[in-house]
Amino acid sequence: MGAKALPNSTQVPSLLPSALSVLLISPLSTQIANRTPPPLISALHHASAGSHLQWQPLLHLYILKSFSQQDRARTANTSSSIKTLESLFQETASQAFSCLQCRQATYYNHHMYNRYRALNHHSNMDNQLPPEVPVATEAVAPRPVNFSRTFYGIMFDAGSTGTRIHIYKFIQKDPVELPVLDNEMYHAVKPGLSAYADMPDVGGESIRQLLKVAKKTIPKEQWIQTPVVLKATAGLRLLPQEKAKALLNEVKEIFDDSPFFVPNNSVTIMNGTNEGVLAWVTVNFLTGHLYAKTRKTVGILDLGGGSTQITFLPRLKKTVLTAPSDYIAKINMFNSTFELYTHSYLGNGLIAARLATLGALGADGLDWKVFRSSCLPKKFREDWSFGGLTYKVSGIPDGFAGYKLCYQEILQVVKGIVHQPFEVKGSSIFYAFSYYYDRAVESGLIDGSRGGTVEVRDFKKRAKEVCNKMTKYRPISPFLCMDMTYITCLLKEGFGFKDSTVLQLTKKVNNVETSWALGAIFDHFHNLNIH
Ligand SMILES: O=c1[nH]cnc2c1ncn2[C@@H]1O[C@H](COP(=O)(O)OP(=O)(O)O)[C@@H](O)[C@H]1O
Repeated sequence: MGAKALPNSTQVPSLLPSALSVLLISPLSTQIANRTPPPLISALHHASAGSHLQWQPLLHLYILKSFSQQDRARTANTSSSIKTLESLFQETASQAFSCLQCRQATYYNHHMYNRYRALNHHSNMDNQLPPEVPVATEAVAPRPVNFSRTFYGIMFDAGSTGTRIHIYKFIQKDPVELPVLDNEMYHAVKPGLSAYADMPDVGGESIRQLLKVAKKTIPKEQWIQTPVVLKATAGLRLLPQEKAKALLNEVKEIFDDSPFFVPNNSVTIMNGTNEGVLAWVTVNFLTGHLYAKTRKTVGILDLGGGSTQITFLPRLKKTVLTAPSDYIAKINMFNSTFELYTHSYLGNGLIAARLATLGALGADGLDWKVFRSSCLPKKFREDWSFGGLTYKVSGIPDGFAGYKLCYQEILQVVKGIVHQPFEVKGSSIFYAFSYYYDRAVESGLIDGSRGGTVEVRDFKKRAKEVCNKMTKYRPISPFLCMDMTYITCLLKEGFGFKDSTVLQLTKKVNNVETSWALGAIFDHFHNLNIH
């Protein structure tokens, strides 16, 4: 747990000089637009053809730019050189694009903003470039001095193996600039809510505990306007509906009793598509790929306890055409739509896969049955709990253990279940986190404090080593062979990755957790319209 300022690179820069920013939101820009000669508009329109950018906001930026000292002369004769216009346009377009990115990628508190806007008619901070408002005056209202405000958002991740709180702090230094993500406070408790399926009031205690962290982190005067949201994933998806509902009701009551702002639908089970898409938003935001005008992004692989997600932006149409229709999701950002390949496999999280490998998923007779696997050390026998149930598990005492046998067992859990996207055999970079990261650390593949880059074949090599020397790795975890073999099998036989596919194993980027939670708070402040 800890909050630390992000390095500058994470903060979204203001790309417009401040004087220009005032103009940008002022009526003046509209008035200038109204006076702009039609040839200039058509030249800009022409130059923006084929671009995914809207030409009108670019026009505003262009106009503002062209009225600066440097460009005034060139604008005087608008019809003289389309070339000049085009190069100016390109320059402006790249600024505008980055600007759109910051505007979309940073978020602000609507209440405060609306209050501020009601008091200051000249200001428009909607996530769009200047409004088309007919105005008759050139007067620019003075901007308030010493404007700086801080606001927060609380996102609970109710996972199958634990509940986590993410407290995001945003700072807005200027009413005409967008807030930046300043830092995140993260804290986790175990087990997850689903372990309290039969005693929701006890489960609620973990939420109360985490809310105390929020109270300590967020200044008292901010509590009333800080939204608190909880999204549950596989653990609650796998529970009978009425048990899941009782847990959610308990959480909602606790939220209502808290001093924080409880929006509509603040306590829900998130669907798998949103889980994948929002994790993709988080990682691409934190790694700066959402500002790049190239639309180059990275894919994500998230391995939870109950479910696993894969999400990426396909480069080839064939990937979209050959995917089941519900594996394609659209998200609106930056005035354009991203069409993503995404799927969440419920029951294929690392811990649920252990149960499936052991043949214990949905089994009865848990009091007396012993579930055996050649992925476990021969002499291992233990009671093991997941999702509120306890299982007797063991190795095969008088049989064999090791990688080959284990791989065969695990193949049954993966084969024919996981879809292989057409493009995954290509060379895209994937960021892998949660249990991919944890197991890579435990098995010594990467350093726990820095993360690292591995190839799929590294997981395979290490899985073989762990499984063939189970006694050596037993103190770390008796399940390490099973988990490493599952990861190898999922990547290769499941998704169809090549041995040489590069995985960037990452827990945090600039001290912010790689999790869907940041994408979800963005979605809360500004509906990303995932469909
Ligand atoms: O925000 C996070 N930071 C660090 N690790 C996380 C975060 N969210 C989930 N994890 C990791 O994800 C794994 C389990 O995910 P979870 O319990 O949410 O499964 P689920 O998504 O299948 O419900 C664990 O390794 C847990 O530590």
